[in-house]
Amino acid sequence: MIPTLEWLPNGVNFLDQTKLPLEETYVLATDYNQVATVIRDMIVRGAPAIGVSAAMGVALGVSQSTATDIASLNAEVATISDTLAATRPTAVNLFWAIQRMRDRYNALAAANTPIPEIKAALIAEAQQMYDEDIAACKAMGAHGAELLPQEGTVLTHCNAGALATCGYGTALGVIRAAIERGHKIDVFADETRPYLQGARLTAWELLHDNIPTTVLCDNMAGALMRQGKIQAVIVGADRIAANGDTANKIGTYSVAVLAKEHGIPFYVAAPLSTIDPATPHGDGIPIEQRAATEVTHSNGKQMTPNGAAIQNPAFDVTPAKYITAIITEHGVLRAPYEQSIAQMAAEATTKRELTTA
Ligand SMILES: CSC[C@@H](O)[C@@H](O)C(=O)COP(=O)(O)O
Repeated sequence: MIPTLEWLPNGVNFLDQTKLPLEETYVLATDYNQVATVIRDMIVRGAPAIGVSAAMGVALGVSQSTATDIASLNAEVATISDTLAATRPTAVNLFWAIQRMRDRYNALAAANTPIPEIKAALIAEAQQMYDEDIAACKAMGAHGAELLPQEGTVLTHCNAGALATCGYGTALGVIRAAIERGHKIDVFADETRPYLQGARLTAWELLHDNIPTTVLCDNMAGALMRQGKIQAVIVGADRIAANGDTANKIGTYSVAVLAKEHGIPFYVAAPLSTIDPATPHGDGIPIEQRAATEVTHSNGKQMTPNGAAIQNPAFDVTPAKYITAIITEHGVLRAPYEQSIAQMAAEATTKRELTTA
């Protein structure tokens, strides 16, 4: 399995996704501030992986605390949480994971649990979230596999794979599951400018599993759809509003509109921790703006003339009307999404799977 991130006795170890596909190197974060940097700098990225990384950051920070009384530890937990929450604004899994860790901490503190036991319990909670993430990806695969064609080409945008999760992937997990069930699928991976998640990461991890993969420039999908060369589209998500509007990597919206125009199903695969019932519709989703240099430079080389104005929104919102179905670990959601999401949210709240932040 591709080791995206791992809890170690001396910190959290991350596969450095900025170096892929040419180098497989690791970055060991030995304190929670370093975990925050790893998330902000996209050494680890992808909504579910960001969430579990933040949970491990909370566990790491608390485990290293020298506080001897609960009031001091409370203050440290708040600082650790705020630091990790300030890294990336769009993926709601980040806030969901931090809140889950805080809820666990608060329950332990309220029960007068000794500090060493609190530390051990938070490490165990983060490790459990890691295991649950892989299980959720496998369940999404099981629910979504039969939606994909028996034979054909599936387009994906960005990287919603093992590298974006603790393993197996959301959108790529569904593709993996379909192939494991005998579907003959090859993948078109949009390159996904400017960070090139598709060209660098999706292609790398699919080829690692011997899944036939073709990298497309971001402007090729329409022409290939028109030629009948794409049978389905599947992507991940960073935040799904209560009405089904879905934030995902910039460029997803264009692909969804093209898919609808060509009568091609457009699927979103995401765990319940990506659903944000507190945000009624997509206009309320915060969109991260990243540095202009990600657009102006490629591999250290300047690509644009000095003085050119630059836009670099990292995500866009695909209105629910373009989404054929949302595949979760608990089943497949269909329109009207207000109802199907609310129903699944009600079932999940009792199980603490949904964001309450
Ligand atoms: C299973 S990952 C789903 C999304 O997080 C993914 O599609 C995406 O947009 C990732 O963006 P990134 O900026 O690389 O973190």
